[in-house]
Amino acid sequence: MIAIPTVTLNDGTAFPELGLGTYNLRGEEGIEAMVEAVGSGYRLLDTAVNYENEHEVGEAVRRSPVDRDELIVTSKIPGRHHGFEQAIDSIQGSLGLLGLDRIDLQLIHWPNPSVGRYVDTWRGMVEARERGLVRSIGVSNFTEAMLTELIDATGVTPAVNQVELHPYFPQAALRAFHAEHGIRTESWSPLARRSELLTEQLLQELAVVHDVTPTQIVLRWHVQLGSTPIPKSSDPDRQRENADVFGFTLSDDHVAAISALERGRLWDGDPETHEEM
Ligand SMILES: NC(=O)C1=CN([C@@H]2O[C@H](COP(=O)(O)OP(=O)(O)OC[C@H]3O[C@@H](n4cnc5c(N)ncnc54)[C@H](OP(=O)(O)O)[C@@H]3O)[C@@H](O)[C@H]2O)C=CC1
Ligand SMILES: O=C(O)C(=O)[C@@H](O)[C@H](O)C(=O)CO
Repeated sequence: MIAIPTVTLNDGTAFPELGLGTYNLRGEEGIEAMVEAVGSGYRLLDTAVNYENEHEVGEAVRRSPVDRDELIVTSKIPGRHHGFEQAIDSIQGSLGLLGLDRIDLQLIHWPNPSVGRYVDTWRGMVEARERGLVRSIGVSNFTEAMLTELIDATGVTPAVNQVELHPYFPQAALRAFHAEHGIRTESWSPLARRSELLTEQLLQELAVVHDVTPTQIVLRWHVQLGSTPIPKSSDPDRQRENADVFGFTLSDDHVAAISALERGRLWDGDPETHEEM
């Protein structure tokens, strides 16, 4: 089993340096894939109301070979559930679908700025944490200005901001802001969804140098940036490959060279304009 190290979030809880994305892992096959991942050493499972697989994630937790308290289950509040009471109701709904009595990390999925309710949603999440429904609270797809607004309005700093992050979009400025405020960065689509990224010559060459795969080079880069990647894989061998990135180290120059592959966002997901309900 691979031992995935943890870091400490700003609320004192331990958080894995790598986790499993579960978007599109559904049904019995999805459950089996998640149970395999936990068996290989994954402790962080990332879901959302909008993935329509919270039941499967909860079932994987129940079937997995480790104690419930070793696992970090993340869910996310969708845009249509923004608002103080709506956020609490959304969390109750997720708990029901998961069949769990606590969500370990609850995020706001997208800020949806034109709706104008992410601060109220955040207040609802603070209340849900006080009621013991969730343990840690954070956000996803928030900009520096939106994070500042939340902190100034409530005095509560998100523990995590989960954002698009991969070598084509390294998010240097946002990561620096996170570091300054004690917010853990989490990388979604960390492999750039298996786009041509994995065939980049630099990654191929570094893979030879370290006797690993280009995918492992990319995931090690995330780890060394101080961001938790959540690669999704339905395949147990690829899950193990993805988690096995704690036995080698990239030089600072190589980390910088990978970051220099930057192109920008790949999927038009600018949180100022992209909204999801
Ligand atoms: N907060 C947000 O707004 C968002 C959050 N997310 C989260 O991030 C997670 C990960 O992002 P996702 O978009 O899934 O993209 P990823 O970058 O994780 O790429 C997933 C793709 O890569 C393939 N893959 C995985 N491992 C390997 C490997 N070792 N070699 C070759 N191919 C591989 C997978 O195929 P296979 O399964 O066949 O291995 C799948 O096609 C999501 O599942 C979700 O939990 C994603 C988007 C937005
Ligand atoms: O996977 C997620 O969490 C999302 O937010 C997706 O909707 C993602 O933005 C996407 O797949 C867009 O095409």
